[in-house]
Amino acid sequence: MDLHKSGPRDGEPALATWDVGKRYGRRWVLAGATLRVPTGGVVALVGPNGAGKTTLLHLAVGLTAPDAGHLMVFGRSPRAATARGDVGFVAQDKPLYRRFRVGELLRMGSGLNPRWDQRYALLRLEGLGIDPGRRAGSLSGGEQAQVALTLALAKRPRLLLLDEPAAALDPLARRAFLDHVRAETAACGITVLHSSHDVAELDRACDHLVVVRRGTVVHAGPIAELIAAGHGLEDFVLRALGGDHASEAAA
Ligand SMILES: Nc1ncnc2c1ncn2[C@@H]1O[C@H](COP(=O)(O)OP(=O)(O)OP(=O)(O)O)[C@@H](O)[C@H]1O
Repeated sequence: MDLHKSGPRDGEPALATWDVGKRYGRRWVLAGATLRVPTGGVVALVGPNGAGKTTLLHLAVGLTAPDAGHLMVFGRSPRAATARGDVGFVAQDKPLYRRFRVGELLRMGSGLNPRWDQRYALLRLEGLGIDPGRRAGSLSGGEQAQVALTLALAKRPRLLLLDEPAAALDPLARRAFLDHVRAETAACGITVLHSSHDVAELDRACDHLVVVRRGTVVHAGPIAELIAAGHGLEDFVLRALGGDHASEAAA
C-alpha cells in the first residue's frame, strides 16, 4: 500500500480526541475522554464491560457523533476519514451478512470502497483455506472473524478499528488471529486500535496501551515503557482500573 501519497503529516496522530463526551439520554457514557493514538503499531483499548470502548470506536468511525469535545482521524473528522476509505472497522459479534456467499461480500466491498484490493482479499482467503463460494453463516466462528478481518483489510484503511473481533475464539485461534493482525498490519503500515478484555496477551500482540474506566481514558502510552519500568501489565491495568474490573454497566 502506498501510504506516501495520502500519508499523515509528520507527528500527526491516527486518532486524537479532546475531552470527548457521549451521552444516552441524561447518562454520560463517555466524559472528558482525551487520547492521542500515534500512527503505526497496534494499540490495545482495554477496560471493563460498559467502560465505553465500543462507544469510542463508534465515534472514531463516525457511526455516532460526540455530544461534547471533538475528535480527528488523520486530521479529519471521522466521517470524512471513513468516507475516504481511511478507516476500517470490524464490529463485535462477527458482523457478516450470514446468507451471503463470501465472494458476494467481497463484491460488495469492492463496490463500496475506493481503495479496495480484490487480489489481496482472494489471496488472504486462499491462504486461510476459506472458499469464497461458501455462505458466511456456514463458516466457523474463527473463519467468520477472519473473513470480517479480510473485508476490513482489503479496504486498505490507514486506521483499523477492531472491537473484540476474536472474543468468541478459543485461546489458540485467538492467538493465531492476533498474530495475523500484527504481521499484516505491520507489513502495510496500518495503525490498529484493538478493543480487548484479554490483558494477558497484550504485551505480545500490542505496542500501546489505552485504559478506559467509566467513560474516561485513565492511561495511554507505549507498553514497552511500562515493561521497562518493571510493571506487570495485568497488575498495571488492574491498578489503573482501581478495582473496576467487573461490569460497570449497572453503575
Ligand atoms: N445505544 C445506546 N443506548 C443507551 N445506552 C448505550 C447505548 N450504547 C451503549 N450504551 C451504554 O453505554 C455504556 C458503554 O457501552 P460500551 O458498549 O461503549 O462499553 P464497552 O466498554 O464496549 O463494553 P463491553 O466491554 O461490554 O463491550 C454502557 O453502559 C452501555 O449500556
